[in-house]
Amino acid sequence: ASSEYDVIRSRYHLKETIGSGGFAKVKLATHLASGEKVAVKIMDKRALGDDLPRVKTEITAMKELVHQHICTLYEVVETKHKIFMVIEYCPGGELFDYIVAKDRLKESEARKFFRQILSAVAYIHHKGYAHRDLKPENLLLDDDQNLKLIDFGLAARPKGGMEQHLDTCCGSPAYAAPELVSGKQYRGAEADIWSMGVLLYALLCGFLPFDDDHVATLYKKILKGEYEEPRWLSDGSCDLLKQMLQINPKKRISMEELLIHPWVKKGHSGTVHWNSKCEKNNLNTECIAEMAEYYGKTKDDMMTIVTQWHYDEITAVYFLLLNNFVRGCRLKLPPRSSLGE
Ligand SMILES: O=C(Nc1ccc2c(c1)CCNCC2)c1ccc(-c2cn[nH]c2)cc1OCc1ccccc1
Repeated sequence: ASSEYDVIRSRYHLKETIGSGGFAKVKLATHLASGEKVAVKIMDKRALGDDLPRVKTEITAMKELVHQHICTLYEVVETKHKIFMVIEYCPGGELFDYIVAKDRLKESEARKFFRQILSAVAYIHHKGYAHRDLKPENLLLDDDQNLKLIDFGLAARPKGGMEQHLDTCCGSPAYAAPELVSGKQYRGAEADIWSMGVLLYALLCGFLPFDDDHVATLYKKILKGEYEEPRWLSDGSCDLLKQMLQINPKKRISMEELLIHPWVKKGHSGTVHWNSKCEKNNLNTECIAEMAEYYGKTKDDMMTIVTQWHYDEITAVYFLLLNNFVRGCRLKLPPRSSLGE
């Protein structure tokens, strides 16, 4: 299988495996051209079986969803048996582990994270996607303690738009909305709002609002919608949770109302900015200039090449430069001769 790794090894120095989930393993790696750290998610198509469509869904979604609080897909390398996804490096690990380590978060820290989650989810809803598996395990921390949403394997982009109902029951039970667990038709955006309510509860309390070892009992608790309000929760937090954890999706708070909710705005200058700072349709000219010099092209030619978005080496270099630009640090590419073409 070593030949399967030839292309990825020609561009990245693969290091230790840091996580292996169901059908994928995640290795740390360094991008040879820039020295930047990345994560490489490696999947074997034979082992994937009928999970292969889920990977295709994730890749399609991640190509379209480019946002400061969504884990950036840099490059995809597909060989006979393997799929390699080169993804943004998130050394802070999962938000889940962060909450467990701190027991529970102070309201101000929970708000900081919740605003970032809202930003990412408002953006994907705007792009016509529902995530459908929102939970702390699917939110990673980068090296600036900012959240990055991952795992779009269950993301749905209903053909008829976000008003259309979805059928497949999926996601993690404890975060699933009542209409979803009762097998009814549901709207992706409304189900995502419920999951964010469960997420906010977990941030503020350090445990889940609905939990049980037996799934059937868990479902009953979700359908009843009753949960404990620990004494440390402020009135503002309780009110917001009540509006998000409404059993009836029609009565549940909407994304628009969430973005301007007093609890969400408290202590922050403005409402939540959910527009992408790194949309593919307005290229960062400084990154293009840097790449034009590196590849010996004119800026116009470089612009044309990048906007083909082949998710090959060129796309990776552009996004790696952009990620540093957004974080305010310059990424100088070494003269090409040092790489030896
Ligand atoms: O960069 C990622 N993870 C990651 C990188 C470095 C370190 C850690 C974690 C924590 C463990 N100590 C070493 C430091 C990383 C990036 C993207 C994705 C990813 C994006 N879509 N799908 C997967 C997954 C990633 O990881 C999974 C993980 C591994 C160990 C624990 C926690 C999380």
